[in-house]
Amino acid sequence: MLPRAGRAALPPLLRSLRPAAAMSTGSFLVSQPLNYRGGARLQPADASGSETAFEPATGRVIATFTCSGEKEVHLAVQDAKAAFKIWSQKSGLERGRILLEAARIIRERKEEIATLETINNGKSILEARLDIDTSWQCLEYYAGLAGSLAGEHIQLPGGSFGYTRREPLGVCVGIGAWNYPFQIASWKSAPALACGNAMVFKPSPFTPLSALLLAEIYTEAGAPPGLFNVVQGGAATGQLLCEHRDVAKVSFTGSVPTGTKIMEMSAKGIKPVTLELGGKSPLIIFEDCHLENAVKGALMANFLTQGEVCCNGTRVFVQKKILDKFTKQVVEQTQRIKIGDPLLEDTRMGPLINRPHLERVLGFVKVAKEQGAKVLCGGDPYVPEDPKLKNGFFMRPCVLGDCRDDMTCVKEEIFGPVMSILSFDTEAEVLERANNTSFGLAAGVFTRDLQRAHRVVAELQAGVCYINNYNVSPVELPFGGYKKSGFGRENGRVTIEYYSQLKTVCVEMGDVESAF
Ligand SMILES: NC(=O)C1=CN([C@@H]2O[C@H](COP(=O)(O)OP(=O)(O)OC[C@H]3O[C@@H](n4cnc5c(N)ncnc54)[C@H](O)[C@@H]3O)[C@@H](O)[C@H]2O)C=CC1
Ligand SMILES: C[N+](C)(C)CCCC(=O)O
Repeated sequence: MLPRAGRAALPPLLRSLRPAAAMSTGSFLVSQPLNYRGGARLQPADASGSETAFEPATGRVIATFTCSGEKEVHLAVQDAKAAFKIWSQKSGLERGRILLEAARIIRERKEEIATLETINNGKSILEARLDIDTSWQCLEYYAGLAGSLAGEHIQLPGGSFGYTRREPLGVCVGIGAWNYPFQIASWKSAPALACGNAMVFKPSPFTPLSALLLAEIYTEAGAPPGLFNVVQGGAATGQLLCEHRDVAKVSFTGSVPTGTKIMEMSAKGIKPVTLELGGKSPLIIFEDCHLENAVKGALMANFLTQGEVCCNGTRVFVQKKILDKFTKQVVEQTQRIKIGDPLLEDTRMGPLINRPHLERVLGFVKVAKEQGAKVLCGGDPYVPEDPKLKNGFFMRPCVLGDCRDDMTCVKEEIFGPVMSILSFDTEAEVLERANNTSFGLAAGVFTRDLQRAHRVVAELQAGVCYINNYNVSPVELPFGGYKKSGFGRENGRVTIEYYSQLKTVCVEMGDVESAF
């Protein structure tokens, strides 16, 4: 199962575990410290409570860990500050070389990282591998940009001139959600480090593990100790990080209510902030679409990572003429999704993140039924045959028909495998309904009409729009929201601007003309 044989080949986090037992469903346990500071794993210097992490497929506790208190947060920020001094003096090319080496190590260890991600998050191993791919691709992309970060030279009268320098911000904080743990840590750290910053990253307490592998990989690749640190904990630890006076910027992925708090804290310190928040994105299927692709697109838009994806297109608007045909095919394909042990190669859907979240998602289906939606398939708990999975947090993916715009399932983010199908008549009507939400993360359109496709996306109030596909994420393209889905971007060239600041230098070549 492991691509490289023997204990020595394992990354340090897993080295003290027996490989075969370590990497299979139902046996993985972590007892090592989960903080990473100054280039090493360690126990936090102080505590603000403790947390437990689960293996969602079995419901077992796989790690119990201490949440970092004020002292530990301060130490991590100080270590990052020390590393920043060294790192920010390096040329972009030198930084890029280390990021490229880290990308290479991630590729080499892809199977181990993906396996750990699957055990802790529950997503299928097939999907976890794709997440690890977009992670090393992100490091490679910013490694490539690092060498060409530059300012401008501007000629002024009398031989005087000015120039601009693109400078790093300092110590940046990354705070992550639990749905794409390794990918979020990579998407935040790669542009931050490429620009010359250091980072303190706090994963979600539900998925504390894989960010440590990234930390160890950066160190192995040659990053100075303290350049990328991991502190564990929940809201209290996150708050200490955001409020720390030596933190220059916060990049957050998570819910709208927490995003609001992060912005308030950042406002107090006048710190720039990137917010990647939730969504309730529309997917519009016109009658002239390539039906087979539209059906595949709807599944991609709803069921990746058990539907726990911020940019999912959960409001599926289908033009009346093809509603029945489309719905029938979507339901057939949804019923075929293989649910089970996420580490098995043929599994396509694993368990949800934890029991309370599963109950919450099932609650949305119940309310949808009460409000008149028709459950066309799924929406109930699922118990796999394998006895070791009997306490896992599984449910069958759900398609809801007869939905109306005023239903809770159409208005609120469910963050689970629940697709709501709505019908529409005209382009103008569907555009108005699609935009009638306070979210604005993503949107999609399926049509063969080239002009309509571009006309519609130009009107859609969303930061990321897909034409004839959904939920692909090339790292070359910026990702981020409109409206309450947040602001700032991840990936793409533009993200450099969110992790750097511009210094203007004005140079006088003549005498000072004084007004006095
Ligand atoms: N736009 C995007 O890229 C993404 C958005 N999300 C959104 O995230 C939500 C699900 O993720 P959750 O982890 O449940 O979100 P959450 O908002 O509860 O937590 C996110 C992170 O913030 C931390 N946190 C919580 N309270 C805090 C506080 N007061 N100060 C500082 N940090 C705090 C948590 O410990 C966690 O690390 C969904 O709404 C989803 O749409 C999730 C993934 C991607
Ligand atoms: C990779 N992708 C596009 C499916 C999701 C990325 C955003 C998230 O973290 O939810």
